[in-house]
Amino acid sequence: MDIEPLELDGLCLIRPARHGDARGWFEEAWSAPRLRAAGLDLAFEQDNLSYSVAAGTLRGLHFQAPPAAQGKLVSVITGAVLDVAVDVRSGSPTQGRHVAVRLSEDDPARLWVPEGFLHGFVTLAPHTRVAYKVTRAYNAEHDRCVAWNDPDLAIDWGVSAPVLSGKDARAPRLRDLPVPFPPGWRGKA
Ligand SMILES: Cc1cn([C@H]2C[C@H](O)[C@@H](COP(=O)(O)OP(=O)(O)O[C@H]3O[C@@H](C)C(=O)[C@@H](O)[C@H]3O)O2)c(=O)[nH]c1=O
Repeated sequence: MDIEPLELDGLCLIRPARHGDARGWFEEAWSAPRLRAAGLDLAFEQDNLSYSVAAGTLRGLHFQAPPAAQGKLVSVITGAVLDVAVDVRSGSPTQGRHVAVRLSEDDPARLWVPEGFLHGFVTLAPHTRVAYKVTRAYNAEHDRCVAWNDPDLAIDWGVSAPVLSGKDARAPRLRDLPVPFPPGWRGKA
């Protein structure tokens, strides 16, 4: 189990060992003790799986507002995505900055996105399945979205006309929302 910290505090790539043989491969997709030994003590309440038919499908940017904030451990089962996390923690030295990483079926790397980030992805292949564990259960009342193409965030998604849900197509800019994670806010993960 390898952990690679990324340039935004708390964000990292987690790579379980992938054991290949003549049949294919085996990996421990999630191991609490191995991650604890590496310094990450995570507890999840829900596993999510989404399937996107077409390449160029964009889901995001999403978060759940406190007290329902979610940390997300994101992996790709089939296909590939560009996965994006935006730091929106008030007072964070990297507030407003984002990281974009390619996750794919060919690579065991998964992205750990702590609470306090916006999250979204665009699919890079048809029939893409994304599996992710979340630290808190879905809470429709606290579910929020931010425009994927918010000019203040300046994210290069590599697509100009993605497939979007109606909700994401109508999403507001970040600056038009109440502050998502106010100063002094502390998440559980
Ligand atoms: C996220 C979620 C949605 N739903 C329902 C609500 C709706 O009827 C349907 C589809 O929801 P959405 O359009 O929000 O699905 P989607 O756009 O795939 O939302 C997801 O996007 C990625 C980027 C994330 O980070 C996730 O946390 C989540 O927000 O599923 C649940 O029942 N439980 C859940 O946990």
